[in-house]
Parts: sequence; structure tokens; C-alpha cells
Amino acid sequence: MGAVALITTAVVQNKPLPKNMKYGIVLDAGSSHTSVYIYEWPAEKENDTGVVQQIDACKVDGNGISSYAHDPPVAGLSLQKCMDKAREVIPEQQQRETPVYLGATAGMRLLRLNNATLADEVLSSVGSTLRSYPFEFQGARIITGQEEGAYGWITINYLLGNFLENSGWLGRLKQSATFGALDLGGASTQITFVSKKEIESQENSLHFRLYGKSYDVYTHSYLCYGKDQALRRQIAYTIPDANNSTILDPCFNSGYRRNTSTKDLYSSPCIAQQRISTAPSNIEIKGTGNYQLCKQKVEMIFNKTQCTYSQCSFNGIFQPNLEGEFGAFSAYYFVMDFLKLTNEKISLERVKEAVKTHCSRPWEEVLKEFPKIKEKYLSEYCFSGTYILSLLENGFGFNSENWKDISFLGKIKGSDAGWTLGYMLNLTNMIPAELPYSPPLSHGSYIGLMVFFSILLVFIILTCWLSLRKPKCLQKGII
Ligand SMILES: O=P(O)(O)OP(=O)(O)OP(=O)(O)OC[C@H]1O[C@@H](n2cnc3c(O)ncnc32)[C@H](O)[C@@H]1O
Ligand SMILES: [Ca+2]
Repeated sequence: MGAVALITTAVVQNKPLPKNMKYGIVLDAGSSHTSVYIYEWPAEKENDTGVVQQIDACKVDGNGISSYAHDPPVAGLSLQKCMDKAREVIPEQQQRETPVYLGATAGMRLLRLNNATLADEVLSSVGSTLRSYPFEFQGARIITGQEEGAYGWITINYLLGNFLENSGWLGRLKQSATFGALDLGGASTQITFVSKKEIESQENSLHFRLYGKSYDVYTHSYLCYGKDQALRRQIAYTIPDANNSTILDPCFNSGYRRNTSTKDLYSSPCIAQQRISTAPSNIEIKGTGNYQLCKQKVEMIFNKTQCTYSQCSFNGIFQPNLEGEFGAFSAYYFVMDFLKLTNEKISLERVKEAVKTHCSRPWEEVLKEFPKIKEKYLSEYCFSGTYILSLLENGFGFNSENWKDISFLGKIKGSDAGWTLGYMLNLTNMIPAELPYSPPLSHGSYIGLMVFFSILLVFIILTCWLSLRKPKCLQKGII
């Protein structure tokens, strides 16, 4: 009876409490669009690694918030649909304590360069919309390129479980290598990885202490090297003079045509050094679909001539040798996924062949095969594939040897790869510098041991009772 009572007490007393969930919302206000991410985690485990999960993502209709510079109040209004959805997803009683963060990236950095007042107006417009919801508004700001790189690196390593292989006791003794992070946006691109070598430039060096381990991390964000700005720069190199308004562009499939206004093209600070005064006001781009020529044109945007450090990537930016494995996300993933090149067994040479083949396809044929894909995306896969290869190979120094170290990642365990999760983990202090205390035994192992010892006790008592007539048992001191 006593033993049964012991088991029952152990099980009942130590039954895990019902899960008390917490929520967080992060808006990624990118140059091309805004996405709202909702995260959820058990309150009592918030300092453990790997417990935060993305439970919803909502893509805001229209372009990024910087595109509302001509009418800032609309920037805030554009967020309403997704924020209404967030209100439906998060339980009402949790809403008041759910933090909301908005981080704007390269599109807003460019707008701030062009017109700081307009950038502030756009930020206050999105801020006042977010304040009107029942959540705990924590600010709308332009994050730095360094933060963008760092939080992207934290996100993927948190999701991949690289900070601590297992959250159990034994797992704490084992620590695995981290993945470098490659993020390709519309207006900027980030590269971030742990480097054992000295980081020669202060602005590229980060130091983290996470879960009891120190990390020296290299990061750089290249403004104007996102896919959309790189395309603009590539086009701007071949702007004809006033007598001619047609560009033959090898980076678009043959048969593809696109009209663009020079005013719009030149509106970006990324084109500042490429503007020519004799440009026609409108230009017509005609695709010729030639990978080799496209590659030559794309490579013009990487300046490899000057470097004041021991080694550089391009444009005089210090970069140590690449180390370890990398996770490539955002446009790296969208484009490589479309081209069916995300399988890590595909060699660099085969990837080049595939991009070349795609570029050489007539536009009509591509359009017929993918009628549902947005024309902007579909028309740019030749350029994007070529640009990605150029950036990784010519820019960052990947080659046939280490190409296999790149994994193209969309989601990791159900959460999108990107900077937002890392941003929230940091701002809510959910990644402790030192290992959080946790009991050496899990709840299951504890119950298991209790049951085992109780059964053992019953067995011993029974044995002694049965041998009562042989008092030797007690004399030998079995109990
Ligand atoms: O980081 P920044 O530079 O601010 O930009 P962003 O956050 O808006 O950039 P995204 O990663 O959302 O997208 C990167 C690029 O990929 C494009 N893109 C988004 N979804 C895509 C898809 O499904 N197929 C192809 N391209 C896509 C998008 O238009 C951009 O040019
Ligand atoms: Ca982005």
C-alpha cells in the first residue's frame, strides 16, 4: 500500500503543469515587401534553446514600406490586414503582453540616404498603426546591416540546434560547429560566419556569448548588392544615349521585353555613380538570353582592384577565408528552388550549366511552362541565377571545392530562415549568455526512476515478509 501511494504521489505531484504559452510578433519590413511573423513558446522554457516556433507568417500586400515615401500614411495602412490576422491567431488574454517589433532593412536605409525626413515619416506611420493594436508595441526602427547579418546567423543556428546539440544534460557537454549565414535580399546582402582568423576590420567583427560559449563572428552587409538593386546597376551600365532607347540585355530570356523609366531607375542611391545626363527618359529592354554575356555584365559591379587589408571580398571589404558550412536563404533559396538546384549533391559546374540552360530558353516557352508565377520573378530568374553564382564565386570566394558546404534553406523546422527570430530572441533576452539551470533528469526519467525504486522496495519488503519465518533475512540487514 505504501509503495502504491509512493508511486501515485510521484506521478501526480510531478505531473507537468499545463503549457503556458507566450507569443511575439516581428515585422520584417524589407525593401521588396513586408512580412509579419508570429512566434510561440512555452513560458516556463523560454531560456531553453530551440523552443521558439513560428506559428504564422503573413505577407503584406504590395511593395516594401519604403515604396510609400510619396504617401507615408499608406505605409501604416498597408499592414492592417496582416495585423488583424495576428489578432485572430494570438489568444485574446495573451495579446496585451505580446511584444511587437518592426525592423526595416535596406529599402529604408536607401530611403534614409535619399531623404531622412520621409524615412522618419514612413516609420512613424507604421508605428502608429502598430500602436493601435492590443499588443505591446516595442518600436519600429531601421536595423543596421550588422544587426541584420548577426540576427540571421543567430536564427539559423538556433533553429538548427547548433548552440546546444540537445537541451538535455548530456547534450550540454557536446557542442557543434555553427553554420555561416548568407542572406540575399532585394536591396542588400549579408554574409556572416565564425572565423578563427583575426578579423582585421572592427566594423566586421562581432563577439557573442551564448549558452556558455563564446563566438567570434565575421559579418558584412553590402548595401546595393541585393538582387533588385544589383539588377538596376547591371541595366544602368548599358543605358544608351538619347538617340537610342533600346538595351539588348543578355540577362533576360530572348523574346522578353520590359519598359522602364530612367527616372525610376536612377531614383536609387545605388546608381549614383552610373547616371548619364544624356540618357533617354524611357528605355526598352530586350532580352537576348546569354549566360556568359550576362555573367560578364554582372561582374562589372564587383570591384576587385583595391584592398587595404590582407585579403578582401570586393569593393575593398575585408573578408577572412570562408570557414565551415553555410545556410543560404531569402532570394538565394527562392531562386535556387525555382531552378531545382537546392540539392547539396549538385556540383557548382552543374549549377552553372543549369543557369546557362535556363537563360537560353525563349521567354515564350518559360512563360508557357510557369503561367502562375509572378512575371517579375519569372523574368528575373536568369539574371538572379547568374548574379547568385557571381556573388558567391567572384564576390565571396566560393569554388567547386566548398560549394557543397552551402545549403539552400527556406524553412528550418517550420520557421522561416531570416533575421526576425534572432532579433526577437535577443530583444526578449531569450538567449542567455550562460547555460540556464535545468535539473539533471528529465521529467520522464525522474518518474521512471521513482517507479523503478518503488518496485524494488516492494520486492525487498515482500522478500523479507515471506522469509519472516527465517529471521536471518533481517539479521543480514537486507532492508
Ligand atoms: O532584405 P532587403 O534587401 O530589405 O529585401 P527583402 O527582405 O524585401 O527581400 P526578400 O528576401 O523578401 O526578397 C529578396 C528578393 O527575392 C525576390 N523574391 C521574393 N519572393 C520570390 C520568389 O518566390 N521567387 C523569386 N524571387 C522572389 C524579391 O522580389 C527580392 O528581389
Ligand atoms: Ca530581407
